[in-house]
Parts: sequence; structure tokens; C-alpha cells
Amino acid sequence: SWGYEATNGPSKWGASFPIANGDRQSPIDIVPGNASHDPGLKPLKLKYDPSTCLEILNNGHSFQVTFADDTDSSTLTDGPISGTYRLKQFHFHWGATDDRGSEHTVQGAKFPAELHLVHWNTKYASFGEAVNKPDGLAVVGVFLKIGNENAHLQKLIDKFSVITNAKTQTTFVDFNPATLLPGCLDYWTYLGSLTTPPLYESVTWIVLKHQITVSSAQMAKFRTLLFSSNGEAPCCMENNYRPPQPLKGRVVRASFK
Ligand SMILES: NS(=O)(=O)c1ccc(NC(=O)NCCO)cc1
Ligand SMILES: [Zn+2]
Repeated sequence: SWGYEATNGPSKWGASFPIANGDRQSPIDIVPGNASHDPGLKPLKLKYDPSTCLEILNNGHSFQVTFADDTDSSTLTDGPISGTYRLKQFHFHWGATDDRGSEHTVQGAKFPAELHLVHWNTKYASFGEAVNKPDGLAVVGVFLKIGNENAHLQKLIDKFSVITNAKTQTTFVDFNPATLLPGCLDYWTYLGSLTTPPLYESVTWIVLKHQITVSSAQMAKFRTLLFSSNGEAPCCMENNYRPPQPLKGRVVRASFK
């Protein structure tokens, strides 16, 4: 099935998922000079309850932290969206080296990694119902840049030895995703898609302007995870990012001047 190798990677996804060539695909290159400041955009309102954190898993494409989403305990409201969106999971994309790895780029600049906090619109009954609706999902994207060791990311990294292989998981409780956000929540927003198959055009993207830090040694730990399952030839989990897609006339709005 799909992956990130030459044989099954982003350039091949269109064969099985024709929406790959659609009009609102993600990620994109964000050009700040072309983004229009919208004074009507509200500040993001993120309310996260650490007790909704359930587990950390390797799904063969990334590692993911999953949350209980049966109540409005961990939600995204305001910002560019209307209504209430519940946090379902967060995951990352990263490179084989520190010079690439993010999915969105900023005026062509790549970051070593990108965090995605995935929320679904509670006007639908579940994530599964929301995932293919045009207003179904809202994903907050946060760029990682190389700098000081990040103690909050280290809590995730400390679990990697137990989820090295694809399709493994372990308990992970009392983690506050807000610790992975920068102090300033200024953002760019545009209408896009899932960045992995099935590539549904269901995402209101909210990409933060400010980054969080990760050390180079911590990035090296990300690359100790495997795309492969136990017993298969080990294949390092790295370069699990889709490159920027055509803007096709879309407008990117900025929440800041
Ligand atoms: N990289 S991304 O656009 O944030 C993304 C988020 C969720 C999905 N898919 C998903 O959550 N499917 C439900 C089973 O995990 C795919 C891509
Ligand atoms: Zn993602």
C-alpha cells in the first residue's frame, strides 16, 4: 500500500487516489507576502484536558498520540472556524536530515519537522463521519526548528523504544498537547486536504507562524522509529512528508499584520 518510498510515495498516490490532483490539496508553500491579513479572524481557542490522552502508537506512517473524543474536553474553537472541533490525535512528519521534513513550507523554506493536531467538527457524529466532509476537520500545524532540547517532546521520545515497529502501541496518559505550542498563536489559514491518502479535501488548515524547538539529537531519535513491522527488513521512519501542492487559486489568510 501507499508509503513514502520511490515505489509507493507521493508521486504514485494519484493512481489509487485521483483526488491527489484536486483543487484543494495539501500541503502548500505559504508565501507570507501573498497572504491577506483578515481582521475578522479570531484568535485560536485551544482547550486541552491531559486526562483525555490515551495512547501513543506507530501506525507505519508516523507516530501518533490518540485522545478520547467522546466529550468536549479537548477542543478547538474560534480562529477561522465556526462551531466546536474535538481533538482526535496528533502526529508528526520529518526528514532523513535536519534540512527537510516539514510538509508546509514558508517561501520555500523547509523545517526539520511539522506537528499536526487533528480535530473534527462536532456537527458530525464522529471523526469517521467528519473525515470526508468539506468542513469536517481542522488541523493545527506547528513547525519544529533545531535548537534547545524540548523537554515536552522528550516525553514522547521516551516511549519510542516500545513503539519502534509499525502497528505497535502503548499506554500514554496525562500529556498536555498545549505544551507543544509556541507562546504566540498567530496563524495562516486556508482550505486544504489530508496530506496522506485518502487525501480527502476536508481540512481547514491552521499553520502557526511561530515554531517550537527540537534538538538535533532528538530529531535523530525520531529516525529510530521504523516504517516496517516486526520480522520485516527494518526501514527507518523518515522523509514521511508530502511536498507542497499547487495552490490552484486559493487565498491564504493571515491572523496577524
Ligand atoms: N497529515 S494530516 O493531513 O494531518 C492527516 C490527518 C488524519 C489522517 N487520517 C486519519 O486520521 N485517518 C483515520 C484513521 O487514523 C490523515 C492525514
Ligand atoms: Zn499530518
